[in-house]
Amino acid sequence: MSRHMTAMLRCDRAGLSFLDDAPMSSKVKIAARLRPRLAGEPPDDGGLRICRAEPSVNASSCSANNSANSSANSTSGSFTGIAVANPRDPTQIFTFPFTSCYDADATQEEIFNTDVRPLIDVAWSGITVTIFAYGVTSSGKTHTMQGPPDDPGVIPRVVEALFAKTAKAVAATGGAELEQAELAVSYIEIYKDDVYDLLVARENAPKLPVRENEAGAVFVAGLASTRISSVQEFEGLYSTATARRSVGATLLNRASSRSHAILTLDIKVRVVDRATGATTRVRAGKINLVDLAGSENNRLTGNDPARMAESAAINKSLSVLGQVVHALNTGAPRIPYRNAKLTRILQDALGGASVGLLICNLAPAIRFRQDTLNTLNFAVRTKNIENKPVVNEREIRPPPAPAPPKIDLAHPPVIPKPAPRPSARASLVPRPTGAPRASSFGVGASAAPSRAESRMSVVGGGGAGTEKAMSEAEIDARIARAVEAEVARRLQERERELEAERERERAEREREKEREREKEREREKEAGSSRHTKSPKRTRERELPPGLTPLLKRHKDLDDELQSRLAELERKVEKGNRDAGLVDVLSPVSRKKTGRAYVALARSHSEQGNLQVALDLYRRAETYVPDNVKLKERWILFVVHVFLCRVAAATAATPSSRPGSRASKAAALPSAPVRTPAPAPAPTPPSRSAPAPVLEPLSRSAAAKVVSASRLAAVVSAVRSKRTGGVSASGTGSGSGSGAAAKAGSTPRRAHGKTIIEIEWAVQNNKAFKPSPKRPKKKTTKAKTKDAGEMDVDGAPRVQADVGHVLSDDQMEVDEVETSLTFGTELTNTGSKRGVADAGMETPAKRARGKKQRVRVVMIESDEDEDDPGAAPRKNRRRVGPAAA
Ligand SMILES: Nc1ncnc2c1ncn2[C@@H]1O[C@H](COP(=O)(O)OP(=O)(O)OP(=O)(O)O)[C@@H](O)[C@H]1O
Repeated sequence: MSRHMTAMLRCDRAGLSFLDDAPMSSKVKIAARLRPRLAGEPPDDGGLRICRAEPSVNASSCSANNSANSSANSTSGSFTGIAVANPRDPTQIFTFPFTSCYDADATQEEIFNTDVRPLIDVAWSGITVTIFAYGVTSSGKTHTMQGPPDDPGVIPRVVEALFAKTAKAVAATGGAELEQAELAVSYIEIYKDDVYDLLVARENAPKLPVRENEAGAVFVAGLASTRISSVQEFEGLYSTATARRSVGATLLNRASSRSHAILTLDIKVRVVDRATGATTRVRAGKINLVDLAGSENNRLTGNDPARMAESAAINKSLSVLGQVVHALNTGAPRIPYRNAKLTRILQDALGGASVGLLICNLAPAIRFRQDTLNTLNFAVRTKNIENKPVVNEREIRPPPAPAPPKIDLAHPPVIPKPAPRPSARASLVPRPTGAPRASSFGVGASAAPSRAESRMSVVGGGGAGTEKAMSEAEIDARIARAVEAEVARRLQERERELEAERERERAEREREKEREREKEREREKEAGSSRHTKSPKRTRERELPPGLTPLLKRHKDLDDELQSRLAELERKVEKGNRDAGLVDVLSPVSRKKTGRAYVALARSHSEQGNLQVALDLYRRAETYVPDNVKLKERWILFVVHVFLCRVAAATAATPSSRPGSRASKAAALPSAPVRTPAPAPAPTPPSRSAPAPVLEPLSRSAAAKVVSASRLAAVVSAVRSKRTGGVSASGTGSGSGSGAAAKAGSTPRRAHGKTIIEIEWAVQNNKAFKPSPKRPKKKTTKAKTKDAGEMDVDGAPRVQADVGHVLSDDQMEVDEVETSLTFGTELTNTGSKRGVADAGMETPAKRARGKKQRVRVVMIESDEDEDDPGAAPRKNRRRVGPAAA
């Protein structure tokens, strides 16, 4: 017996006589309901009436002028229908034959018992049922579906009947099987073609998307389905949800629905074997109860713009509904379900797998006459739609018997062997051939095959054709083999993973043990050594926090030192950022002036021995004139100088160093011709821009880095010499004379590069520093001598008294020239250029003749301008230039 036939027989068992002949075909049933005249409406003109005729009576008595509709009379021989007079020609009567027609006196109960109640049995048997209320606005759709509290409509009655049926099924005695039902409800509203969940508060209810699952079933994604266990529980939910529905007042209806509402009742029936208590089958039926918004004639409704927009959406969706019905009737290749959410959601009820009932609500007033005719025409078309209902029933197989293990593993688990499928294995009753796709807008697509089933068919191998060629037993055996192989593979994989995991754990345990042993050894060593020594160092180590070995302690010290340096650097960077911000808002001229001011201040501090402050000030100056290469060099050299000074201080503070160690090399520095800081000046007044300078001695490790610092100086020197054509690098003289400290303090700027390289060599080789021979002294200008005696270009003080080595005039000249050419030109505003012009040296002849003089003049002017805040006014200095020349 085919599955289709089985399903059909089950339906028949439920007494579903409306189902057509095989295979499972059902047309949408139409019921027409005429509402009574409302207060305020004009008197009845008799143009709309229910027409009933005995089989012997010709239906033409009701529809003399409408042969087309008359011909569609009931096949039973009797006639029941609606007769409507043409509003333009009252003598013309149209008749619409429907099996169920209710006049204004019909009660809610009558309609429910006649047309709705039988459908409850259909849904109970696992079929989807859809009941629509359709009609013009104010025709009584909501009254029919919902009804007032004292005269409930279809929805409350259906729920009540379902609960009654559930209780009856449970209480039923006798028979081999028992039915247990679960009910769940979901409720949506389609407002302006957007779907909302009415069981969720509107402020929390997002627009819900309408989707289609892989089996082609349409559903509303994210829709809540709430289980209900009593009528009271449902009523509570329903009244709350109904209050959320969009309702507005129009001239035609004080409480006009502005949306389509669909309430879905999911009915899950478990068929239980009384003898064993096991569930043998599960059926999933559902009832969709649809209260459509009414079509509106906006000339009558008096809608405002907001209502008009709603009305347009309502009319559009109803129009699509009409198109869908028309397409189904004409057998169109494409049914426009997707043109509106309404039709998409109701797809199952319109030419789908659902059983349908359309209740046409009719308003008697003559102003609705044309709309009434439209409604009836729609109903006539709809009743020709043929659905192919599907019974959603799943058989529950008994648990499989345990099969002997077949996998040869160390601890093979028991692999369940799939039980052979019964000959009529209908885990889900499939659709008949050519049946339309099911849709579902409640809890999902129950008619669709599950993913698990799809997977199983893949595992079983072969397509539909292969399956046909194989017997059921072969298919089962094949599936069993495939499943076994898959299980074995997975078990082996798992075994390998477990082994790897165990291996990792073993290794980790070993490492842990080794660490423990190491700690133990260390503790023993410490304990042993502490017994034998009482040196202060050991005592200190013993005082260290527990777990901090001497090595770690040394690291910690270094860490602390690095931390403090980093903090200082960050502070400086931050300060630099603030300066950079200021730089942005200054004009180029102001920037240069500010840079000059900082250089002057730096030199002043340098003279006083406030090297740290001077260093900071040079940094700041560099912020304002970042492109000034000369200043950069000067700054770097100054850094080196400060560094060397600190090294000297550090080594002086720690005289006892291991011979040959880096520290001892650093300790040798004071004897090298490195400039020492000026004799510790008396407490210096704190600078406005920086704290009072403190020349902190470096730690030994830092002091040992002096070689690196010297390398840096050498690089600077090399760069400088390259830029200036090798004058400096091949410097004609460097510091000379006796007294390394004195030399360090007085070494002229141009000698830095070479001197530092020499110092580095001396330090690295642990040799005494022997400065290069001094170049013969040349004549120097008064101004130069004065300047040279006062200030070094890098801002270091020239301590002539301690020097023992005085820079020759020639050396100074060369260096000053370099300085002024670069520094003066860039850092000063336009002074240097003006100075040249003012000196009357702009002609080629003069330029050739007096290049050196001119340069010197410029140098004097710019150098003073830059570095000497107390320099003479520019006017006077210009006069000095030519005179010197
Ligand atoms: N059979 C009936 N008996 C008594 N009153 C009715 C009946 N049908 C409708 N009414 C009344 O008619 C009015 C309009 O009915 P209802 O709101 O149900 O119309 P509707 O078709 O839902 O309108 P809309 O599409 O604008 O929402 C209501 O006041 C309702 O109580």
